[in-house]
Amino acid sequence: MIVIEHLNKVYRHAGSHTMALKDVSLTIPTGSVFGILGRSGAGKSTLIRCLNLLERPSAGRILLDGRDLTLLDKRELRLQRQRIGMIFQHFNLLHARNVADNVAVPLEIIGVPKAQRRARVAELLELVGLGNKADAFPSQLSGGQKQRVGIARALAANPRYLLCDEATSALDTETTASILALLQDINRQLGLTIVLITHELEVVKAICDGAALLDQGRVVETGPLAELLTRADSRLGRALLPYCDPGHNGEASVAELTFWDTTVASPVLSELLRQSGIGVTLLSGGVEAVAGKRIGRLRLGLHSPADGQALSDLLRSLNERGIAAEWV
Ligand SMILES: Nc1ncnc2c1ncn2[C@@H]1O[C@H](COP(=O)(O)OP(=O)(O)OP(=O)(O)O)[C@@H](O)[C@H]1O
Repeated sequence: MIVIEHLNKVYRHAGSHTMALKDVSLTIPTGSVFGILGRSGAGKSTLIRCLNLLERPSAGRILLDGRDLTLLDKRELRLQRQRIGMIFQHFNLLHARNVADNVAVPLEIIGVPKAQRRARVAELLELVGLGNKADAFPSQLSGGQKQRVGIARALAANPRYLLCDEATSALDTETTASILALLQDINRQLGLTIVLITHELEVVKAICDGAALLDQGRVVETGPLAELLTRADSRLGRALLPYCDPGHNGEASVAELTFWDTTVASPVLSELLRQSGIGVTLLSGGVEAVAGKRIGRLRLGLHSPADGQALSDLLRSLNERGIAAEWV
């Protein structure tokens, strides 16, 4: 688990200063794929670089499985850094070295003997789908293939954490999808915790199970996606799901329903509506894939033949049975 506590980062230069991170606190659960979203200049790169102390925070703590990285001496920090792999937007490959030799770099640094290195590199190239490219040079590869080399290199020393700095921002949509699928596979197969920073909502939507939104160096909100999506006041939740047309249509009582599993929600909804005798007008809605699940949001006009109490009871029953429902 990564726990970030009250992190500040101030860049000082030529008599002025920039507060890049302001009192950032976050928890990133072990085994999760966690997205950090924000606009350009929000502090995303600074934050991810602080996570392996490529950038030293000005204040605050970074606990990696309970150990505060900011307190470690050089040797201990080097050991902890082996537990953290990193991939970059522009891949950062060595152009004079072929693919296999690029992947071998971290193994050389930690002194793995040549024969073992070769076997590990072959295994990693298979894992990322580049088994036949060991002798190619970076200039002979597509962007997606270069990022696969970056991923293989990041995994070489068997890290438990993988930091991804805008890893798909230089790639087209199709290649982005294949790299995200690879990251998801790695998360599931190897149990790696993945932290990715991105300005693309689609990336979070595709693979993250938790996220944080950064704005001007501050965390605006953070949490599991399941929670953010069902919170009416969540900016991320609003952005991740299709916008529901407010189209009131003159309805007196309009409710918004959000649910994670359409196959479970449909029978619950129809049963409760039938029992209550409440009439429904479907105003707007949609079903979208988020983190591999199908999540739906509906706006309904509700008409009770009796009194308002029946409507309130219906909303309470929906919430009790896992459909987040509220008046809008
Ligand atoms: N080395 C540096 N020296 C001085 N200021 C910096 C430095 N790096 C970043 N900053 C400033 O810190 C703030 C946050 O920058 P950062 O690169 O972390 O944001 P970002 O969200 O990653 O943006 P982008 O998506 O454009 O990369 C910005 O105002 C930036 O100008």
